[in-house]
Amino acid sequence: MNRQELFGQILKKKSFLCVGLDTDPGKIPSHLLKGKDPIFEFNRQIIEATAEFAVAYKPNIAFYEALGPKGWESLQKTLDYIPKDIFSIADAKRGDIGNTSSLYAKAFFETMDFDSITVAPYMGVDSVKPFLEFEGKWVILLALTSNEGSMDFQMELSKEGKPLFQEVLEKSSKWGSPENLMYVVGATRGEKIAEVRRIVPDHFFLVPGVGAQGGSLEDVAKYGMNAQCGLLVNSSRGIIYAGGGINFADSAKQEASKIQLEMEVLLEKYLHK
Ligand SMILES: O=c1ccn([C@@H]2O[C@H](COP(=O)(O)O)[C@@H](O)[C@H]2O)c(=O)[nH]1
Repeated sequence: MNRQELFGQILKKKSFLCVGLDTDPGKIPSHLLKGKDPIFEFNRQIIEATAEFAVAYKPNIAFYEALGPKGWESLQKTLDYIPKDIFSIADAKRGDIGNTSSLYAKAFFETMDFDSITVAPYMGVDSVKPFLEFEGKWVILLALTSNEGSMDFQMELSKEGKPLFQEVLEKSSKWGSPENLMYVVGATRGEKIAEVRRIVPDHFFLVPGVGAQGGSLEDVAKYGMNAQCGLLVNSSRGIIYAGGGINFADSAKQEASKIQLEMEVLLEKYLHK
C-alpha cells in the first residue's frame, strides 16, 4: 500500500486508528480456549468487529513467537484475514548486520506478506537499508519511543546539544523517503511530537501509547498531524481487552468506534488542508 492509498483509507474511514493485536493466551476469554486455534479465533473476531474503524492492524510479533510454531501459524492466519485495504504492521523491532537484516526482511515481506515492519535504528544504515529495498514495503523506524527507558539513550544530548533521537531522524530520513519510511513516536511524549514533526514534516508516524499507557490522542493530533494526516495511532490492550467473556468482540467494537469518533473530530480540527 502506498502513502496516497493509506491517506485515502484515512479519509474514507475518518480514522487513523491502528488496532494492536497483542494477543495473550492468558487474557483471551476462556470459551475460546477449547477451540483448535484460540489466538486466531480471538483475532478473527476482533478484526471482524473493528475493521470498519481501523486503517491498520499491528500484531506484536513477541506474542506469537513466544508460542513457537503454533504461534507463527496463528500469525500467518491472522495476516491472511486482515482485509487487503487495511495496512499491516509486523511489530518485530528487528535490525542486524546487512545479510541478516535481508533475511528478516524476506521473512516478513515475502514469506509473510506484511506491508511494514518496525526496525531498530541503532546498528545504522547497513542494518536498515536491506528492509528499504523491498518495493512497496515500509520500514517503521524507532525514533522516540513511549516507554520510560526512552530517556536513557534517545534523549541523551550530544556535544552539540542535540538529543540522540534527533540525530536518528536527521540521518535516517536520508536513507529512505516519506514513501517507504515511517517513524515510531510515542503518544506519551506530548510536545516532543512537535519537535519530531519539525524534523520530518512529511513522514507518517506510528504512535503507540494511547489507551493503556495514558498518552493523549488530542496532543498527538495537535502536535503531529500533517497535510496527509501522517499518523497511525495504535491502541492494543485498550481495544482488544476492552471487555472479557462472550461479548469481548462487541466491547472491542464499541471502544474502536469511540476512538474513531474522536479521530473524526481531530481530523476536522487539525488536518492541514
Ligand atoms: O515505543 C513503543 C513502541 C512500540 N510499542 C508497542 O505498541 C503496543 C502498545 O500496546 P498498548 O497495549 O496499547 O499499550 C505494544 O505492542 C508495544 O510493544 C510501544 O508501546 N511503545
